[in-house]
Amino acid sequence: MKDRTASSSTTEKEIVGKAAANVIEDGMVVGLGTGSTTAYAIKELGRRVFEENLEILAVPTSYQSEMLSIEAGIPLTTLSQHPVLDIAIDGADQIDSDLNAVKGGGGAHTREKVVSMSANHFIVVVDESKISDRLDHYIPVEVLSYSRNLVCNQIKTLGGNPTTRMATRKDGPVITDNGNFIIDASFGVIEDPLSLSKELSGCTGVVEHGIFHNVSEVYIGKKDGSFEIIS
Ligand SMILES: O=C[C@H](O)[C@H](O)[C@H](O)COP(=O)(O)O
Repeated sequence: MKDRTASSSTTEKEIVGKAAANVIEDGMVVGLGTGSTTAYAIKELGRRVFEENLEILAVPTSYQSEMLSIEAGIPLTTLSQHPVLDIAIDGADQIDSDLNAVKGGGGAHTREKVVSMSANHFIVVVDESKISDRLDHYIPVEVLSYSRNLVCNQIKTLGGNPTTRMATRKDGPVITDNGNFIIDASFGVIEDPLSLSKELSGCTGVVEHGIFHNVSEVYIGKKDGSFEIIS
């Protein structure tokens, strides 16, 4: 599993991934996020399915989480079959004290937003490095490839600095699981995440951006091996 953040945070990620997986009960339909932290939750859920006969169904948010879930032996379903989920578990790139989150460092935020908005409860699992008083992380914005320049201009009008995300092991841009481009937009310190969220949603050509306002609880993994829950 590729970890896009410091390897020193692996233990913290594992702690919260496992903790969130242990909240899941028999009969639940669960949304499974994307990234290195959620991967630990998926692995733990697979262990519980196998060793504890835990009976769940899961909706993955990306090809990555689908592949990991299949590998872990977790039965999958779709939002068409189960439009309302009990719980969604996912990571984040940054989260502030009001539980506004930035997601999409792995390009999966569009499906992650759909899945988490379909859930009655949304648990975010992070290590301490993701916590910040205010959001200043770049905002991933998934766009129709056709609209790339138009969206970049709209982001500039909003005071942002847009960069098209490029692939690392392929020439050219990253193509999302939905077949679109990603523009990473830096805004410095974001004074009003809700306003920016609305403005980005209003840009023509934007599919979805990575600011989330629907977090129920955050599990924060600590370096000393403990974790804290904030809600
Ligand atoms: O697109 C990716 C997702 O939003 C991830 O949940 C987010 O980037 C956090 O990933 P990680 O747990 O690997 O830091």
